[in-house]
Amino acid sequence: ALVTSKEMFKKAYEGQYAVGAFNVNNMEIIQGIVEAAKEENAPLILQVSAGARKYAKPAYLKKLVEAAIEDTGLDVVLHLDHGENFEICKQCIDDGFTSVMIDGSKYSFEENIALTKKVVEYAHERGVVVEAELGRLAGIEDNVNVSEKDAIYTDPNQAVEFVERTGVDSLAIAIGTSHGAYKFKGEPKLDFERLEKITKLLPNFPLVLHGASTVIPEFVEACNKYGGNIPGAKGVPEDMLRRASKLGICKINIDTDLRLAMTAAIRKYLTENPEVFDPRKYLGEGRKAIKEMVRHKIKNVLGCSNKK
Ligand SMILES: O=C(COP(=O)(O)O)N(O)CCCCO
Ligand code: NA
Ligand SMILES: [Zn+2]
Repeated sequence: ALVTSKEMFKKAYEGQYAVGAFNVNNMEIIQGIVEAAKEENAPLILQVSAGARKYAKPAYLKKLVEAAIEDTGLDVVLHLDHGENFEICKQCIDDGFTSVMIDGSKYSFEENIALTKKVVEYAHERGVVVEAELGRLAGIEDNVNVSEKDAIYTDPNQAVEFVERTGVDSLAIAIGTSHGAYKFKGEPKLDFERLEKITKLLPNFPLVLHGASTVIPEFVEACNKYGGNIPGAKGVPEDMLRRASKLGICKINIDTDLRLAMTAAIRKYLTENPEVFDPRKYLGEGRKAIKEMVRHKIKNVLGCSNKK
């Protein structure tokens, strides 16, 4: 069924694991993800960005997710990722989403609070939960582009005030991650002290980690080997994600690792099978790669196998 993340996050917090939030844009990506979650008996969040809604059109994505639930019997959260304003959050809530993110992180503290409160009011009246963001990620991906110098980590005391004044259900925090495949110039590093401080001030409050792809080296190498060009791509090491999910992080966002898995598999297949031109062949390879990658994440990184 379509569910909110309320129960999922409560269990994830107590069980010291995280739920995967995977970005979806087409049928094969959805199928690969839900097949993995089904086999792992795992809780699941499928998230749709504004870019995904433009690419696939809202109706297709909604019906594909409904089909996935019908086919697998899974409990799935349908979440709007990086909602930029009240309107798109309202649209998705009216369209049956069970969770929305209102990303006011580019505004002032007070403006972010005012905007988030407005979305929380509308969402809670309809049984929908809300994620907000405080602090700014660095990094470039789609239309989420904040240059390094403005990257401002989340202030723990502000986080308490923000949660109290908005009534938001979960909070995306900035502790060193960024969107996309080029997350770190030097050694990967997350501000775990800051994360611990936030959990001490906000016990049992679900936190969200954006920009959390590992940028799996095996896929980067395969992409580059079969005609790609993504040198120096680097992400969050798996042990840091495991450590974060043992703390207050209950939701870990993954988009780039899906993109890399699918792209590597399709590049490899097309290079090795030049005579093939049936899209089911290479899209099917992409789907398989996504399924295997998501299973690995669920089992070895998120720790949410058999936690459905
Ligand atoms: O936090 C993330 C994904 O992060 P990553 O790029 O590490 O997979 N997202 O919110 C998904 C994509 C953002 C803009 O489209
Ligand atoms: Na957790
Ligand atoms: Zn994000």
